Amino acid sequence: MEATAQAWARDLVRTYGTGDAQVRALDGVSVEFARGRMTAIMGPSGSGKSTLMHCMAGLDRPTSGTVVVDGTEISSMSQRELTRLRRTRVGFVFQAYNLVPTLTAAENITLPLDIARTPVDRAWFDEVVAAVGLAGRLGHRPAAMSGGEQQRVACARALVSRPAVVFADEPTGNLDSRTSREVLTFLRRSVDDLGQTVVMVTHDPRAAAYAHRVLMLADGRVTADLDHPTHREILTAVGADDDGADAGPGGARPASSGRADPPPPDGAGP
Ligand SMILES: Nc1ncnc2c1ncn2[C@@H]1O[C@H](COP(=O)(O)OP(=O)(O)OP(=O)(O)O)[C@@H](O)[C@H]1O
Repeated sequence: MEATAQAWARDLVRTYGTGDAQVRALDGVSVEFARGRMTAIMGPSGSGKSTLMHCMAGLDRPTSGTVVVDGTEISSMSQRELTRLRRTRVGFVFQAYNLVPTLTAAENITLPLDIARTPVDRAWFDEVVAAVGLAGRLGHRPAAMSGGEQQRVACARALVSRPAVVFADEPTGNLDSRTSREVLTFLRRSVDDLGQTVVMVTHDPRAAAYAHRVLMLADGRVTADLDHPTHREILTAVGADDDGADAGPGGARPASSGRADPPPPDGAGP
């Protein structure tokens, strides 16, 4: 599998602190992310989700273990090489959008390429902008856009360099359920239509149900690996399927309840 994975890690350990205060944020994680798939990473607070994503994306260094992105081992890269990797081979979407307020949407989207002095592929830029539905908003600054629009700008920024992997950290954490669906639908379309590889950390089972696969972490270890899970199966895996508790925006709803709520793409949806 590793040979065909877009990114993979083996025996990943990340500790913080020393002695009695030491925390083992990752405790021997081996995982691979297949090309052209969307994977959600879930787990309780403190289970190591962000640490795993940061190690995979070159934002953090593992204490030991191997990380390979797009065929290149990044666990032994210098800071300079990691910076280059983050600018050119990896796309990021953060909960807080992280747009530059003084730049327009178009300028925000091309910023990573501009910093890396990489020419913008205009045809691809247009395709990405059309896919996120931002064609009419390119001259707007972040303050003049809704949260959902800002996050779509952030998605376009992540995709415009054709990265090997897009890492999204709670991308819908600040959004209401309608705009969450817009952003998740776009992230999933970037996989289905544009062939992107997406890894997303989320607490929301409804968001996770947009993924092809859901990894569960607990105490720095992978505890479950679900292939094409339904919303219901995800709820069961996170222990929230009894009465709708902890189901994120909209609450938990049994698949058979018949209540009107657009299902995620792996259900009957788009
Ligand atoms: N820079 C750090 N220094 C010390 N401990 C850290 C640091 N970053 C993370 N940790 C610890 O490592 C463990 C895993 O943290 P991590 O942020 O990866 O969890 P998470 O699953 O992403 O949590 P959350 O859902 O709350 O964001 C936690 O116990 C956390 O306190």
